[in-house]
Amino acid sequence: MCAAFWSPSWDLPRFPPLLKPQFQSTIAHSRIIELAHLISENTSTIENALVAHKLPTPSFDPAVSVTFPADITVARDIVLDATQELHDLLIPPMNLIQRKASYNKLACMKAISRYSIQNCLDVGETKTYAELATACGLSERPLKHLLRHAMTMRIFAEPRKGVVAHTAVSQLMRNHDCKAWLELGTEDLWPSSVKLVDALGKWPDSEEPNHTGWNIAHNAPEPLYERLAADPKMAARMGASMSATITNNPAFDPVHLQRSFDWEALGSSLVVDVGGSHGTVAISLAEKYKNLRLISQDLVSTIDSAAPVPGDVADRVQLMTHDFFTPQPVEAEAYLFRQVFHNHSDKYAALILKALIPPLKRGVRILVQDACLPDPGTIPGWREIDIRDMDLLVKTSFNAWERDADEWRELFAKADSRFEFVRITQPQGSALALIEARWTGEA
Ligand SMILES: C[S@@+](CC[C@H](N)C(=O)[O-])C[C@H]1O[C@@H](n2cnc3c(N)ncnc32)[C@H](O)[C@@H]1O
Repeated sequence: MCAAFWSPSWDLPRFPPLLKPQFQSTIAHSRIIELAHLISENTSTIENALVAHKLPTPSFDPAVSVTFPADITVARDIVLDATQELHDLLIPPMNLIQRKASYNKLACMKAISRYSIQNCLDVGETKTYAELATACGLSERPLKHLLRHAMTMRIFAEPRKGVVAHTAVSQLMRNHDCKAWLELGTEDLWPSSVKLVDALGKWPDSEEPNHTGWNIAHNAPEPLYERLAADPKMAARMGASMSATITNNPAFDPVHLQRSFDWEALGSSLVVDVGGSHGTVAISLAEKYKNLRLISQDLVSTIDSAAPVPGDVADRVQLMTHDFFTPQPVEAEAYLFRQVFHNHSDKYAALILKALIPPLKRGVRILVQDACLPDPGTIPGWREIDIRDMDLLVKTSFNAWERDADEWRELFAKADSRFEFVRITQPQGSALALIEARWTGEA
């Protein structure tokens, strides 16, 4: 990784001790005491900040909702890593393997999704297993076994024996977009993940998008994106899933995109969000930057399943159908690609960049918000898990990999030497980096 242009703003010095425990000490108990101190000290920091911000203490009660303030990001990172490490140190290794490899967790999630169990119970309501079974159409006994397993993940609770209630987690699964994410995960992506290794064996060095676990699992000859283009229901599910992550996972909050670039300086410029799905990001930019004009482009099936642009920004945000493998029809001052390239192997990502060239004027910005793979153990561990997960997800679904800083630079160079690589930045708390390039071709 090239440090000169890669500038994550993590508080790096505090993390290596948490991430390399086995090399830290020869005294068996000292690491666990060290972790306990870190947890205690930083949990106090979190508690004090919550009190200062007049926020409730975190709870699984569906009535309680906490948005953690940004000033405790580092303390939370430390507590989350230290608690995980302490847990993993104290559990027998075989037990650890079995828990990390628990396919049963996903079976429970799939049952909840398939039978919409979360929607058969109102928030604040309780139902017996028999009542819930009648409401969701699953027999009482399997329902009870599946839900009691789910409860070990804090999905639903049993406040009194035989009686089921929502937790904050199961309540979130009722949200339209989160429900779509759960369906996509359990019906489309989990079976694909099971076939990832088979796909790697069958097509070891392929860059073709139809050589994936998804193709094997779903017995599909075409790339997943072709299926999405032809299947409005699936496209709607994918679009809603993207929105679920943006809206509910702070590491993907559009605010990080706002912090990564000087959008104000663009004034009333036109920005095209290429592959912008339902326009969630374009809308959030328009809401924040009152002069900015945006076009969010995506496939017909995705645009057709999008909700109308909210009235307050409708005059500055347009949803447009455009296939990004075909020449870009809109001349703009900046082009945004958010989580687009990570779905494409280098061969096809370079084609997307080439198709952008026709309307480009000298100096136009190309802004890519995507993961930039860190070296192992250089960012908080609980955040690294998300990036490594996404890395395998894009391989399973699209035959692509996430890229590190050098690979991003190489991608632009491969597409056209007139793309000048500018920099990579990553705000603290963000799962995604902003990779910036500039067009240096003719004006
Ligand atoms: C991972 S999603 C990212 C969506 C959005 N940029 C975001 O960050 O939420 C990738 C998007 O690319 C779109 N897409 C895939 N193939 C496309 C194509 N050939 N032309 C235009 N959009 C496409 C998908 O429909 C999807 O909305």
